[in-house]
Amino acid sequence: MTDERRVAHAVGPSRRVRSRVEPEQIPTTGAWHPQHGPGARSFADIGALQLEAGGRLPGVTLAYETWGELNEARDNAVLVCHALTGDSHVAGPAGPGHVSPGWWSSIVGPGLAIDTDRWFVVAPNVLGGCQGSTGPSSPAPDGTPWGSRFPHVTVRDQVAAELELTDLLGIERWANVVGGSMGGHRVLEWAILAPERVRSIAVIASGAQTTADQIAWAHAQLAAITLDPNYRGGDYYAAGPGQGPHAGLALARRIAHTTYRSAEELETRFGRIHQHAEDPMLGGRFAVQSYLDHHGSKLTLRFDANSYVALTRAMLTHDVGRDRGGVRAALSTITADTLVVAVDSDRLFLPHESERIAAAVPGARPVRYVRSPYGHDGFLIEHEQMSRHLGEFLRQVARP
Ligand SMILES: CC(=O)SCCNC(=O)CCNC(=O)[C@H](O)C(C)(C)COP(=O)(O)OP(=O)(O)OC[C@H]1O[C@@H](n2cnc3c(N)ncnc32)[C@H](O)[C@@H]1OP(=O)(O)O
Ligand SMILES: N[C@@H](CCO)C(=O)O
Repeated sequence: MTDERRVAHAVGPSRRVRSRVEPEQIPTTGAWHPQHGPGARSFADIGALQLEAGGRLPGVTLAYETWGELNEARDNAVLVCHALTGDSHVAGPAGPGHVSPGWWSSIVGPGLAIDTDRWFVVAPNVLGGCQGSTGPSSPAPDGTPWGSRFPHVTVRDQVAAELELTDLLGIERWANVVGGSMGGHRVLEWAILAPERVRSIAVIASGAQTTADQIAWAHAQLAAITLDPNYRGGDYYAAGPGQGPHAGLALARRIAHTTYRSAEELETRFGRIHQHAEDPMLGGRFAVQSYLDHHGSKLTLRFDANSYVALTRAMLTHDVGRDRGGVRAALSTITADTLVVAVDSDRLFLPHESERIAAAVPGARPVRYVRSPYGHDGFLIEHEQMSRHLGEFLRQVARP
């Protein structure tokens, strides 16, 4: 175990997996329980986490979903790491507990690129999130939400929590760890923190170290939320339903969403058209403004502002080179078979960041490109290209 791993290791006494879907099958020990069914959301209690930036987070829970079956050799497990506002619902349709289909439902499933007839797929909701895993809206030991008391968690802490989940599931080594954007941050940290637990990685539209440009965009988003008077320093839960910093969160999403798409796409799609009968000369909106307003308000229905802040801060401090002699030195320790994918029109995670990763990871394949007008969100939209890249890679990884 490396020093970093030891520092960020769970220290709590009680670790177990449980399922809200099949309560009669709740296991009483930390043993992997195979009866969770396709896509059922389960919960792992991993105890306390000692945090990289200091402090301790007690009673950590990770929500997760699984698809497929873990084989007898336990060598067919794939970990999918979601992006900033994603969650564990990667595959399958909308349904009870899920307002939308899985965010990669045309990539993960039976017969698809990440074939759940072949692979046992696990997707946790990230530490700091708001879809079942411990985050700022979870109860602190005094029974009230953490709110402003939620400590700074880093990408390494998030991976440390997922390592505990991995142990609980009885998975010695992931056949593949895959993720885009913020998910890609975790993929890289997985390969560096626990090389012995990862056979291959796919890092998609991501970076090894958050850039000044990304920090700048995130800064405006954080300000939008924290300057909303309803933010109340992060302690808005007691104000009651609907009283949180929704305006600030929606503004943050408008800013973020603009960076997730390309200028070319916005121009082609919206140009200068007005939103229906609205006339900008009379105070109305252009269609692109309405589009961003829509994405802003939609997020407020499904996401907690404090989680947005906590996860954004985790992204800001993402730097695989921290305390490891720099980015290149850190990447050079990766032993996993590595695929890096970039979206050619991504203006947030620039393709040269992907090239930098591939150049520094020993034996990494040449960067694969998604050719798309959509920008960063291309990794969520261009299913065919993503399927081709991931499918080919996984077929090679599967070869003995
Ligand atoms: C791994 C993860 O990141 S998981 C999280 C991914 N999911 C999200 O981020 C949810 C937010 N959604 C998105 O970011 C994107 O919709 C994606 C990436 C999922 C898909 O992109 P696209 O298919 O290109 O969808 P697009 O960006 O065009 O958005 C479509 C929505 O905009 C709405 N819209 C389009 N034009 C306008 C307009 N002029 N005014 C208002 N709304 C508009 C559509 O009605 C549609 O609404 P709906 O989603 O409520 O049905
Ligand atoms: N739409 C994605 C983009 C960030 O990678 C999200 O909200 O997580």
